[in-house]
Amino acid sequence: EDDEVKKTLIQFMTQLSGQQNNNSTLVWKLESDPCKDRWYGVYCDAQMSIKRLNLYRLNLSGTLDVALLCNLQPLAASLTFLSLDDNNISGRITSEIGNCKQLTRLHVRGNQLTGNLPTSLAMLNNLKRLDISDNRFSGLLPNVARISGLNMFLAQNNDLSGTIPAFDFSNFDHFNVSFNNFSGQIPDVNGHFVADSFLGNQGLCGYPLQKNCSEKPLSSTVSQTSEEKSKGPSKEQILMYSGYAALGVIVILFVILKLCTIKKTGKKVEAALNGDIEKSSYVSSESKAEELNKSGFSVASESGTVSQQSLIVLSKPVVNELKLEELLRAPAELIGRGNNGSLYKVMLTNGIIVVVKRIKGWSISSVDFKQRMQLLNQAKHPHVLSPLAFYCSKQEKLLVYEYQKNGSLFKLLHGTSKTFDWTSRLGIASTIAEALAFMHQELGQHGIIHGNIKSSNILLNNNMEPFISEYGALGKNDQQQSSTPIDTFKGDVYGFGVILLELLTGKLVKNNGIDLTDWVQSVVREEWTGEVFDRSLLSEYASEERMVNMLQVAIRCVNDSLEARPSMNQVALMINTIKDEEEKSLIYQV
Ligand SMILES: Nc1ncnc2c1ncn2[C@@H]1O[C@H](COP(=O)(O)OP(=O)(O)OP(=O)(O)O)[C@@H](O)[C@H]1O
Repeated sequence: EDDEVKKTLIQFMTQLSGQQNNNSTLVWKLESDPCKDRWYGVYCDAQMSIKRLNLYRLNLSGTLDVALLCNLQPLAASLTFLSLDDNNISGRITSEIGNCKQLTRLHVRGNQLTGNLPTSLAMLNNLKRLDISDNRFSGLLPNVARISGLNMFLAQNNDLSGTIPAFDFSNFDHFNVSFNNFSGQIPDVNGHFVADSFLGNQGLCGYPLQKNCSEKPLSSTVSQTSEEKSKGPSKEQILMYSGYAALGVIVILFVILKLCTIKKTGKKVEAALNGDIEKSSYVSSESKAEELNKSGFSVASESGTVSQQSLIVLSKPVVNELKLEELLRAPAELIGRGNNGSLYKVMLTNGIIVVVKRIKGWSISSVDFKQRMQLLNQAKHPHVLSPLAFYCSKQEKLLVYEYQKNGSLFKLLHGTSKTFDWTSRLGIASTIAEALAFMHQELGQHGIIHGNIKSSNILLNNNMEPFISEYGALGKNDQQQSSTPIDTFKGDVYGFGVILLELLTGKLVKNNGIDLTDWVQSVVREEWTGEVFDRSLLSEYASEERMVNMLQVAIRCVNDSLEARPSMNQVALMINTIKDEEEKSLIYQV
């Protein structure tokens, strides 16, 4: 790429990033080439022309300058895809967007963009998918209905007004203008869309909304309602209010019952808000430990008093000189109570937040535990979260990890977050497969496996990069119980296969008693493979061929026969092949 293109891209990115952003993922440098050196988010074709800019979810908080991109001929003539979804970008889409004539997809969802949309937007004749939802756009909608190939238009949650242009809805697979200020009659949807696509627009009427366009204006309805009100509550209102009252009583009874149960089991939880950190103290009923004043959790030594053993710090730069006493005194919040023990989020005095895993019921000797920690610390992989420090006495084992504020893959897949696209899912699968294969290789001879690999143990950092957490922290004797070491490694392969199934289906591992692996295997047996995939993947441009390939890998991983399961190394190779094919297709197909 010529220097001008590079300079423009860097300038575009600098403005998008804003002042505070120093995103380390984006190594866009003048000395390198965006295509040959694969700048993050930049995709090129075989002729080395820039085709796609995918800057989705990168914490960008600056301003958008469309003119920079679309006024530079080489870029304007080649760019077909621009995605800035889910950042915090402000500014406007200015009229220069009309010069980016090759754009087939424009995605700016989930930003702070404002102002009117330029009429030149409707001149983008190649546009197929337009997503401007979850911004603060206002004013009239340009007549994008004139773009004949448009098949997705998402504009929900803005402040747009005026009437809805006469779209030919039969072309559309996605359409949503809900929660704006649109008014007037909805054009004929031809049975393609339901009310959800139009809700939350006060002045909008006609099918599929249940509001007839000949209905009286809102003001007269209001006065009618107030007349009705003066007559006293209706039968329906009385029924509704008594329903609420009954519900209230049930909730109060439930809370009282819950409080009694907590008291009975001897667990006292005092929580007080201090700033935005919840201070809680947890007193273990199992251990006879002395309660430490204000401590987040108590630790017992063999003699029943606070242990003299010290915390062993493994990662100096993050928790340098951290003492057990400081850890115990710090405000703590219980964030999980799993099969392996409890997990606390702890705010240290220097402001660093860590999590502390308190492992229960692990009969490993202190010597073995220490040796295991040292081995884990040596086998460092950039995508495996290794403990920052640990503590070990006969009764207690604590592991300290860095807190990852973006939560887990489980939360991303099954929480309320917005769409999670195929490229990101494939990227996460390949990173985790490689990291797990690396750990198996490094720790194979010592028999240290993960032992509990699942989507809640895959954490995401600020840049949404995945990390395996709690490697080697299995607090049970499962590892010793297995007949051969190979069994246990194949156990991790199974766990990884289930993660692949979650990524492909978007479904929970256990849903209403249905086991995900059983369900997938039965659907595939019936040759309904297409039914398995997450609908949101099918509706984007994701390649079904590569999804099927990944499904085949997943099915091999969850095979009942241990011998039939591949090793993690083989799994990583297979997934990387799929990822390479995906990248090639992005280059050649766009
Ligand atoms: N370092 C961390 N930073 C942020 N969140 C974390 C961290 N470690 C774990 N979590 C999250 O905290 C929650 C509770 O974790 P915990 O390990 O107790 O649960 P679990 O994995 O379901 O249980 P277990 O591992 O005992 O089977 C999970 O949602 C997990 O994703």
